[in-house]
Amino acid sequence: MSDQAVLRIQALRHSYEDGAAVLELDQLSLAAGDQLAVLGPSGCGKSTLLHTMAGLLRPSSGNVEVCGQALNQLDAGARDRFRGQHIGIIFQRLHLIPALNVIQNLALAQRLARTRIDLAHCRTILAQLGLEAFANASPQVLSQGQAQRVAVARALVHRPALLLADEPTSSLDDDNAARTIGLIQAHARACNAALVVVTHDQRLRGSFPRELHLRPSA
Ligand SMILES: Nc1ncnc2c1ncn2[C@@H]1O[C@H](COP(=O)(O)OP(=O)(O)OP(=O)(O)O)[C@@H](O)[C@H]1O
Repeated sequence: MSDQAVLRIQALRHSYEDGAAVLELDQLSLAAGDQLAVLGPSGCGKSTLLHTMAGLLRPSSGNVEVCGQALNQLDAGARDRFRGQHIGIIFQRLHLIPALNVIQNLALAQRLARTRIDLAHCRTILAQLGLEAFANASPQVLSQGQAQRVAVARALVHRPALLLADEPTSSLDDDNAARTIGLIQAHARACNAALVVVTHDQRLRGSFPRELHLRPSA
């Protein structure tokens, strides 16, 4: 493959309906295994950026490519399928499905990625995250930290090229924040995924090899 970039952004700009630009980013490129923290105060456009990287939001202008595919060239259905296959997302609200047990939540991510349902791989990831005893448990009986680890497992179970995490530590105490971020970084590394964490959590400063500091647009 000639294109090594997992994520490439060029001349990105977004404004919501009222017109003022909330996000401007000239250029960003991440290769497999790169790890980036996007930092900045509330309202500076971090979630907007994450949503454009995930293809959940179509930017006003500019180009976002994941694994060489320009997201704006895909219609909504194709974008959803592409996201399911190539991108893993750890949302701030975890969005685990309460009607499914833990391993079924992971298997669903494989199904959405259109990969083979591989329960052995699901169990391996759960074991790596210290969750093997909870495979058949409902997400509703998990502690916040356990549920967060399940969300990490679910985001990784289809071996995404790009892993995105939205404020993964904001509701955690210092110990759990450090543990969670270490876990996300280690597992992204093990999968050779490119990792982007967006956060206003100043405790994460200096924890990533690359940092992007967003400032609120004027
Ligand atoms: N759907 C929307 N419609 C209009 N304006 C929006 C919308 N979503 C976000 N904004 C505005 O865009 C700006 C950037 O919002 P965004 O959520 O990306 O910031 P953020 O850095 O993630 O903030 P926080 O750290 O508080 O989550 C803010 O001024 C916000 O009010």
